[in-house]
Amino acid sequence: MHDTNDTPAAHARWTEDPVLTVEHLTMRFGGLVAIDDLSFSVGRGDITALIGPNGAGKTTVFNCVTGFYKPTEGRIVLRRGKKPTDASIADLTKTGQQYSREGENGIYLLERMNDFRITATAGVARTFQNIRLFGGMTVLENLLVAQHNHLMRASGFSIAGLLGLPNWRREAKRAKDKAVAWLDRISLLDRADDPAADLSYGDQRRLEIARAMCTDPRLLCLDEPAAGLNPRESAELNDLLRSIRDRDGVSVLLIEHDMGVVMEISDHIVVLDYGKKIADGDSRAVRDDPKVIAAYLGVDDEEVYEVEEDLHRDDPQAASMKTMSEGDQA
Ligand SMILES: Nc1ncnc2c1ncn2[C@@H]1O[C@H](COP(=O)(O)OP(=O)(O)OP(=O)(O)O)[C@@H](O)[C@H]1O
Repeated sequence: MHDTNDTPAAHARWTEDPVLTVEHLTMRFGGLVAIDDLSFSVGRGDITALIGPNGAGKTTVFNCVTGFYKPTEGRIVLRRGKKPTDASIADLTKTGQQYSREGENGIYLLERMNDFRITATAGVARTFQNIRLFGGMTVLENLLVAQHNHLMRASGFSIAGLLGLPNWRREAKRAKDKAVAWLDRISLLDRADDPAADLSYGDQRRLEIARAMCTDPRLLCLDEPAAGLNPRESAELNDLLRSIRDRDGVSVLLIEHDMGVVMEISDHIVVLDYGKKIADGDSRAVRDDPKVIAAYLGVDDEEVYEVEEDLHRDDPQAASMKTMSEGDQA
């Protein structure tokens, strides 16, 4: 599980034990190069944030990782277990196959797989910028639907499931137990039978994450999970993401504009600008990187100010230097 030792060496999981490796990813839309030869890794058991100004290419990267887009060029490798070596990945690439599995270890070449297989076989779950729950279904049903594939497998894709054979009944109970356990974790057990659309915005966000977790992912990809949340809801989200990392051992890759959330929970931050990587490291390294500040200076003044405030929120020395320099200018 997660190592809380806050030293630079403890933050090297993305090089020592990556769960996801994006290599030389390029995505073109006609003449527009949205992603330009991008490489980065996501450490197993880390919370990794993908940040950058509007239009930097973050969602496009997500869409390539989760199979919504086929990249123009590049390789996207999900490694299950520590065993897959660079040589075994090179061998699989040559075969033209999508993945190879050996016990608990596996290599998945995501750029070759469709979105359904990326979720069901490779174990990559995702949420979207806009909430996509089934609003008319109950809160509980939303978590049961997420486990539909698993239940179908247990039914043998046949009438046997409908006849209530023991295997299917056991799996159905397991699915319900898992859904109830997640509702308990996100404090929505008492809302289990309410339509999902009746939940507050923050509760819907957490339900969406619980729904993704019900698919038993290795990697959870979250597109702006803190967007639109109030401070209390943001704090609840932070707790939930930390527990997914620490208790479930699931790696998290998130896109986020809220620098408070990013700096507080991320083990690793990758910064994009115009489809290229401009910084990659832990929160301290990234927030002190002049290239990152400059990239954010490309947006309007209001946003620059907010970013600077967030970047230095837990660094009184930097904050006082900033206040001093503002005083000098005045
Ligand atoms: N399907 C598409 N067709 C054409 N251009 C696209 C498509 N998807 C993204 N783009 C372009 O690619 C670039 C990167 O967009 P993307 O949405 O990935 O950025 P982003 O960093 O997620 O931005 P934001 O923070 O505003 O969500 C933009 O110039 C965008 O207009």
